[in-house]
Order: sequence, then structure tokens, then C-alpha cells
Amino acid sequence: MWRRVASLSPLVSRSKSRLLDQVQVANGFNVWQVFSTQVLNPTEGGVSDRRRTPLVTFVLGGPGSGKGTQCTRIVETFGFTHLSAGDLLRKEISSNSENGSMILNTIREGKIVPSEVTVKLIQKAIEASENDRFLIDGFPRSEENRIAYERVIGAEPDIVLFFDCPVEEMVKRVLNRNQGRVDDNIDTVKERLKVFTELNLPVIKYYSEKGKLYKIDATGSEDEIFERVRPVFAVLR
Ligand SMILES: Nc1ncnc2c1ncn2[C@@H]1O[C@H](COP(=O)(O)OP(=O)(O)O)[C@@H](O)[C@H]1O
Ligand SMILES: Nc1ccn([C@H]2C[C@H](O)[C@@H](COP(=O)(O)OP(=O)(O)O)O2)c(=O)n1
Ligand SMILES: [Mg+2]
Repeated sequence: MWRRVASLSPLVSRSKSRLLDQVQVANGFNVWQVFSTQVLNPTEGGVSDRRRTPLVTFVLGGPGSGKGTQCTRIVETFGFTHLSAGDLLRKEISSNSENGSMILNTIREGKIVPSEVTVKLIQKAIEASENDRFLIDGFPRSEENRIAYERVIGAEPDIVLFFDCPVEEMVKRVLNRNQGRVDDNIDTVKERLKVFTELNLPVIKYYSEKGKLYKIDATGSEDEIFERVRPVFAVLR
């Protein structure tokens, strides 16, 4: 069975940068108060046994924490289908759908698109796939996202990965990303970090308390990080 480890390790070490101060805090809750859960010894009844319904992993972390990069590695090694909420939304923009301009404006401002839009896109993508293993990347980004998913899909995720990365490193990675994204600029990044702290950290805390969260140190090389991710999925083979 899933086992929770009692040790409550802070998500990130304290740092005193100005940017960090700007993005910290929301409603009396802040990044330092979230704790991780480690799962030891998954055996009978664990995620490896649930093969009839799709196996869903939510992949969370701030902008630039390396979610997409590590998802690619997980897909290559463990055969998941990668559904990036951001990519699905960007596809909607480029396909000139009726929601396209609303989505574009929301992303440009660093805010979160209404849950019904995003959940529908995820649902469609799951239904269109023959796979039974999904990485849902960048979702849920808020409690509203999480609740809408549970309502529409009627299930909870099996695993939640959280890529834990210092703010300075996330900012550096985003500003160097070079993919021509409208939201990869310093002003929007500040807003996205604020939104992450205020709306996404409560989701991370929720899954931590449910015993589903794997906190991954997202510093170091891509290879080093993947070696921290690998054991989470190795038990599923
Ligand atoms: N471990 C790493 N060290 C340095 N740069 C990285 C690392 N992992 C990813 N990157 C780079 O950082 C940027 C953001 O990574 P990405 O996977 O897109 O993050 P996210 O999906 O969390 O926003 C990309 O340009 C990526 O190539
Ligand atoms: N669940 C989601 C996921 C993304 N979005 C929007 C808002 C986000 O800032 C952008 C970009 O998301 P994306 O996951 O691609 O961004 P990062 O990989 O974290 O840099 O999309 C959303 O509104 N709701
Ligand atoms: Mg991404």
C-alpha cells in the first residue's frame, strides 16, 4: 500500500531575493508550508494494479521548472502519452477556435484559462488516445481546475509529480526558452509565478495531504533530475 512518510521537508530552501519576496505568499499560505509525501514500497492495491482505468499522473511545478522536459523523458522510458495543458490551449489558439482570442489574452496576462475550456480539451485528448497511461502536464493549476477535472472525468490522479525549483532558476530557464511564446517575458513570468504561488500551491498541498505527491528536486542536469523521477515509474513496469 501507499505509505506516507512522516518527515515534513520544506519544499524549497529559503532564499532572500527580491523576486522571491514578490512571488511569495498568498492568503496566509506560502510555499514554505507545503510538505512532500514519499511513497515507499508500492505493492498490492497500489498504482501498479489499477490497469483497467487509465493511469493518470499530474505533472506540476512553476513555469520553467522542467515539467515538459521531464515528461518527454518519461514518455520515452515508460510509454506514457504526454498531454500538456499549455500545448492544448496553444493549439486552440492556432486553430482559430471560438475561444482562441480569450485563451491568447489569458495566457498573455499570465492568468489561468477557465477550467471548463481546459478540462474539455484534456477529456477530448484522453478519449482520442488508445493509451492507458497519461501525463497531464501543467494541470491542475488551481483548485477550480482540480475540482472541474474530478467532476468531468470522475476520477482522481494516481500520481502527482511536483518539480520543485528555485524561483531564480525558473526565471532564468523561461527567459532562455526561446520558443517564441507570448508569455515568456519578465512581466508575464512574474505574474505566472504569483499565480503559481497563490493558486497552484494549494493544489500541491492538497495532493500532499492525500499521500499522492512526489516532490522532485528540479535542480541539476536533465539527466540528474530524470534519475530522481525514474523510481516513481519503475515500479509500474
Ligand atoms: N535541468 C535543466 N537545466 C537547465 N535547463 C533546463 C533543465 N530542464 C529544462 N531546461 C530548459 O528550461 C526551459 C524550461 O523547461 P520546460 O521543460 O519547458 O519547463 P516547464 O514545462 O516546466 O515550463 C527549456 O528551455 C528547457 O530546455
Ligand atoms: N491548466 C492550465 C495550464 C495552462 N494554462 C495557461 C496559463 C499558463 O501560464 C499557460 C502556459 O502553460 P504551460 O503549462 O505551457 O506553461 P509552463 O510549461 O509552465 O511554462 O497556459 C491554463 O490557463 N491552465
Ligand atoms: Mg511546459
